Amino acid sequence: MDSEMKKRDENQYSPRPNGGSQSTPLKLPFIIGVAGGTASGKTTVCDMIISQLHDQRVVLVNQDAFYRSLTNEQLQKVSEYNFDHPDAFDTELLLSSMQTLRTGRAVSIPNYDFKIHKSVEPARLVNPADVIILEGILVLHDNRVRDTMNMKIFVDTDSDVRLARRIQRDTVERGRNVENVLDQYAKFVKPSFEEFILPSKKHADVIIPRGADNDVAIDLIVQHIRTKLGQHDLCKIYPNVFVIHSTFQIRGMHTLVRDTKTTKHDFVFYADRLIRLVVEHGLGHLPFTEKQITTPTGSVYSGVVFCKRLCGVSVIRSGESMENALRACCKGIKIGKILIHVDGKKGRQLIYEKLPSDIASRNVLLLDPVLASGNSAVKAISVLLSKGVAESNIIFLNLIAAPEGIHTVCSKFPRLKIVTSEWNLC
Ligand SMILES: Nc1ncnc2c1ncn2[C@@H]1O[C@H](COP(=O)(O)OP(=O)(O)O)[C@@H](O)[C@H]1O
Ligand SMILES: Nc1ccn([C@@H]2O[C@H](COP(=O)(O)O)[C@@H](O)[C@H]2O)c(=O)n1
Ligand SMILES: [Mg+2]
Repeated sequence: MDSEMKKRDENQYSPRPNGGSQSTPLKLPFIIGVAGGTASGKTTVCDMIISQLHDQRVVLVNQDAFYRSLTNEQLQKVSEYNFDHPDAFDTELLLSSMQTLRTGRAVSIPNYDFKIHKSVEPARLVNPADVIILEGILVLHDNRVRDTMNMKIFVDTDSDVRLARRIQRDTVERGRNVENVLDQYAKFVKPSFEEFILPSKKHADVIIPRGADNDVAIDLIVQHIRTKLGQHDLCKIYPNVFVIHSTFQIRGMHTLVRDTKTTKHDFVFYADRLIRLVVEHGLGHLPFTEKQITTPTGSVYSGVVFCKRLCGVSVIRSGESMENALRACCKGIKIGKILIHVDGKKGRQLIYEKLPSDIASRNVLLLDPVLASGNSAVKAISVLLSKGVAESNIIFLNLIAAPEGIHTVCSKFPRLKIVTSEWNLC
């Protein structure tokens, strides 16, 4: 294998089915480079990609953060400094920071202030993520930086539009006046664009004409990233696994629930909110019968009737935390209990069960907030089956499911449904 091929091979993105920890990442993040002239819309395009990938861990790294701070001497003659030349950036620091993130570790990156042309405290802590977007005018210029990327994008916006936006932005946000902006543009920005930035366009895999106005290109990019991430692999392998649609609210709640610093009160509050969502989602998978009714205005509404042969079963004790949400959604629902003990030698042992006597004829919502190895779940499901419940009548509701647990349960009980709010335990 020649060295160029080897380099590319090492950079191949490899999806990791089993999650991973900070110190031992099992999959490399998907790294996207977004280049383009000043004010072409790079940051705006990145924000759009990030917001469409709201259910993924995505971080944005700006090349601007790696601008070298000006010395006092340089500051005296700032109008003679070329911020659009590759030497204006500390590319070594950028490369080492990207390498740290690539290996699944958090990194502190400088916080650059465009008004004073220096890095300021505090630095920004960037956490590892599944997708890392590196954005900046020259991110496609240096081959070492390019080689870290799995996807290279160039935002191609008309130069008059860019100049107009730059005047607007720099006067409002970066403390400049129109005269400064025009001088700098003519002296450095335009010539460096032609010498360094425009030639880097040939390295791009995707060119986005009109930047953020190009919704179609952004949708296609997001789809490609999702495909590469194999985001719903488990849902594809096991069609009976349903992960509720993630939103920033849901990720925010998971962040609070997982944070060691969260107070007990907040933990209970946010866990309850998540449980309620999972329960509501799970109820949507119950069978229903169609029904037409007449509304007060006399029109006919074609609706459905809830399934009545229903019960909950909680796996003691953690499953009991889901009972209130189930009771709040299903008036008067019967809830049975199963207690399983983990015995080192004998494995999972059934210690106690109290189930409705007619459970065999009911649809069962099995409650346990965490699906980890799947062994307790397998035992609980086996108890239900031994009572005559049909496998396809069981919906297993949980908040967090480890891929390992999903594999264990779904391979043994392929007709059962799992509804969860996240399938990841790290
Ligand atoms: N499609 C667009 N339509 C209107 N204004 C835009 C558009 N894209 C970006 N802008 C504005 O132009 C300025 C520069 O955009 P930005 O995304 O910061 O560009 P870059 O990161 O490439 O310098 C910002 O003020 C932004 O709000
Ligand atoms: N102190 C600085 C540093 C950089 N610039 C200009 O910023 C541009 C890059 O940022 P974009 O968001 O526009 O990509 C670049 O063209 C530099 O001229 C500056 O003016 N002052
Ligand atoms: Mg920008």
